[in-house]
Amino acid sequence: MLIAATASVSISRAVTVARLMSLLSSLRTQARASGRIRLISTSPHIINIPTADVYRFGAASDPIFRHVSWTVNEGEHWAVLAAANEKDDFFQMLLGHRRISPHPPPPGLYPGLSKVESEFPASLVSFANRRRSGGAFYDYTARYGAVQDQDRITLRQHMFPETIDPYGGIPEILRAPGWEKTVDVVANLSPQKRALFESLVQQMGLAAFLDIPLIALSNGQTRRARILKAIWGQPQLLLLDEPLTGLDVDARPKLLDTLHNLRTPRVILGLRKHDVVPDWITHLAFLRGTTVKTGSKEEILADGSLGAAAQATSTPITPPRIGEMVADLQNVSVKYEDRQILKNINWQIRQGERWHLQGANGSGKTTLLALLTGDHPQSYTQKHLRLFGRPRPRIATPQLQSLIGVVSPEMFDAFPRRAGMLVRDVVGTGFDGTFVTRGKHGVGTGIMQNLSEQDVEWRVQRREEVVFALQPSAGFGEREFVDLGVGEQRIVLLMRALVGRPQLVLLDEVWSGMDESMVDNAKRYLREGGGVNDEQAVVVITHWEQEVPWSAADGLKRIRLDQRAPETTVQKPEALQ
Ligand SMILES: Nc1ncnc2c1ncn2[C@@H]1O[C@H](COP(=O)(O)OP(=O)(O)OP(=O)(O)O)[C@@H](O)[C@H]1O
Repeated sequence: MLIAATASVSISRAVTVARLMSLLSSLRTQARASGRIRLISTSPHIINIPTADVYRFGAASDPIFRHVSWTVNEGEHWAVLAAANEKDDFFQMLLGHRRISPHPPPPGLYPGLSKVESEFPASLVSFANRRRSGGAFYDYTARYGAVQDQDRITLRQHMFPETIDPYGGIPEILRAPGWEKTVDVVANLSPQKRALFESLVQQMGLAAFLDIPLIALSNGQTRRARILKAIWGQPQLLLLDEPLTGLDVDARPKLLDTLHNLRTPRVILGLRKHDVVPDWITHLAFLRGTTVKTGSKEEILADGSLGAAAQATSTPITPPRIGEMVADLQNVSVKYEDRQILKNINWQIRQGERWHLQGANGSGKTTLLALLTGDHPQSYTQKHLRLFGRPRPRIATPQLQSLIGVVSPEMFDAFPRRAGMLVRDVVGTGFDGTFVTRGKHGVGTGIMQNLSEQDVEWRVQRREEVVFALQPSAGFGEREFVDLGVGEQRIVLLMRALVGRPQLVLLDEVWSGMDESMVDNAKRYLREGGGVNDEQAVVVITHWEQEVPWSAADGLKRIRLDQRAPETTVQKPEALQ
């Protein structure tokens, strides 16, 4: 559904934003005066494509977009509404990675922008299409242990890489408490630059995290840090694809305010078709297949032919039967040196229960899940953490991996992308929770290597069933995992998490990058299509209520981690039902 939203802007925020605006514009004037920015044209167009088709480079192929006719003028605020792979192609076109034919006449695609470094002065930060390649699995659980020296790069150092010794990693001086030298870099900026830095950091809610190792930042904090770094780099055009993904409800309006008020970089947002369109967006590009429709927001939103998908209606279901306890946490706490992350968490999860785990960015949701999966070293030292009826230390990690199905951003990044590994191979690894294909039919060998013929047969059949139920297109099981779009890869990892009917299913930000039809289909499969049954418990983590497949009427329970103070992050769970 396409909805225009009204953002509420507090007076104090408006003042900060106004200050930010004036700082940015005076810095730009200075840069122009110093000759660093050279304007080559006085054209009002930022982007100009009179009429053209767009192709992938390489072998002759059909156009990916036909009859594109698009101009963007200074002062307009644009968003691109599209499925993840279409958005990716569109942004890649703007980065010069797709062929525009005929190429826009001189002075080219960006007539109103200066050419500072290259012909394409745009940069892209994408949260929808962040592909990792490479066949190796990397250990994402490293983050939960003591941070190693080589991982000690802090957010502040990341922002000012000149403080890192290129030959020896981080110089000794930077490891001293206080990180004096890095702090000096900020102190030595011009007053205007320093004020800009501080105001951006404040706006992005990152002030308390500047001197924390990057590896220790939560997902939402990391995403905000990537956007901060991109803005600080001052490209002339910043393409931000699904920037609200993974951000909590407080962070979203702050980020949108910041983006709205930037003069440089100019921002083009990428949104999913069912996302809320910020009220300050003035123009939309709507992509469907090879068609690109551009115009004012009102015009595009009013165009019925664009087929804004109807809201899926949900049929009533019988809430599942509640059974045995699968996880029992009593007074569970996690601390890193002097940082208390979780404190006295009490939570019991039973078969048949459906939970929504809520909490602001950095409140400890991923940390809590890492205790349940046994990935967190502090899972061994809790006084009372029982999983599947046994104390955590008395249950081997491989066994836990076969009893718990997980999809999470960390798992998504870490899963190996081996050439030749097919979708059904990836799904088959879910039975034993491994990352490599094993067993005669690629359905694993069982933890104790004792699968009977019947077990194997059940596994093969179950894999077919899950792939068939969730596949976005026919023949999906035979496609190579590495070649899939991000949303498609995520759906494969969801199939992997569900295939073995594990007693506990953990779904952490599972929908990002997926199309609306894939999300609706998967939600339906989970809620009413037999994707999970009464013997399984499910925990969903998302900042968007509408992304949870179940509602209170279906017996959904909620647990919220409350952040008392941003720097100390003390939480207390609150079972709402
Ligand atoms: N090794 C570490 N050392 C210090 N602090 C850490 C470490 N690992 C995580 N943290 C901190 O723990 C807090 C909780 O992180 P966690 O990833 O669990 O948050 P989250 O609730 O999942 O957030 P998000 O919604 O952004 O995903 C964060 O503030 C993070 O900076």
